[in-house]
Amino acid sequence: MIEDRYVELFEVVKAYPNPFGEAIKVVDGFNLMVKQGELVSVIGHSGCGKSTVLNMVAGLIPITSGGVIVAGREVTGPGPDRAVVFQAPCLLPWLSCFGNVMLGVKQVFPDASKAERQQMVEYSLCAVGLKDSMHKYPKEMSGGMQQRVGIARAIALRPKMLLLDEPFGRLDSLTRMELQEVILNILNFEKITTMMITHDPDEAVYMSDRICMMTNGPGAKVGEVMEIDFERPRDREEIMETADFYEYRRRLLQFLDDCEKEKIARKKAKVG
Ligand SMILES: Nc1ncnc2c1ncn2[C@@H]1O[C@H](COP(=O)(O)OP(=O)(O)OP(=O)(O)O)[C@@H](O)[C@H]1O
Repeated sequence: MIEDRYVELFEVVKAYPNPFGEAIKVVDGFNLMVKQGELVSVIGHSGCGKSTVLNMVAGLIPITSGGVIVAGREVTGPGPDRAVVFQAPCLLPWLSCFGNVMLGVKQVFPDASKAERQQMVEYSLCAVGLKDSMHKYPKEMSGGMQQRVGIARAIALRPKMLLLDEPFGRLDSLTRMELQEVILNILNFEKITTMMITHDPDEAVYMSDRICMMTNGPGAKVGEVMEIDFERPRDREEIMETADFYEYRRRLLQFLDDCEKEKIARKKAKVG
């Protein structure tokens, strides 16, 4: 069924040249399927290749071999069907929140009427809780508010897929939790298929339908995929009181710890 393999990464390889001109496979044989409407987190040690995978799905970097299919179409470059939210939203300082979101909407929906475009922008800014701040400029907003604009800018394009590259990485823990709720509320409503990179095991367990654990690079691939069996919508406090939450967390931390040990053993073998 197309819904079960809405996003498909098959035998994906990404190689970069090292200083000696040799091709080093950072990611090697990455296979993953994502169901329509599912939120899959990708977790792994720093430098293993998480952003590389996400950027290949986004079409921002070429795939060395293998392929990525989103909603039945092979990814050959960037497109509005895949909206990306990075750690920093990089808003244009001379435009208001409204203007920043409108910029993409104008490009993606050139045939929509002015009123329709305005409605799209207002809808997405309301969805991220910026109803009363639409006409503020980036310099008048906190980092959390700016990131809300970044999320609004992405969902305003009505993407088939949302790609989140550590979207809360620069935020304090309270703002981080607020924005997790913003994303979850949107996804409960819109059911956008989502891939999210995170370093935070609690965030991964709380937010995901499945967690894809990546092995160390070079030659990183999918190590384990863990299903998170909590119903949606989720209640953070309720979930955190369950034994399952701690078991999922333990398995994640165990995986990361095993990777760390493997990394140290690899280094020792190289030196020895
Ligand atoms: N343009 C490039 N040229 C050469 N090597 C690169 C390039 N981009 C990334 N790399 C290497 O690919 C590897 C994976 O990088 P990537 O940023 O995907 O890892 P990551 O898991 O997202 O890291 P982090 O968690 O620290 O953000 C790293 O060793 C990095 O140095």
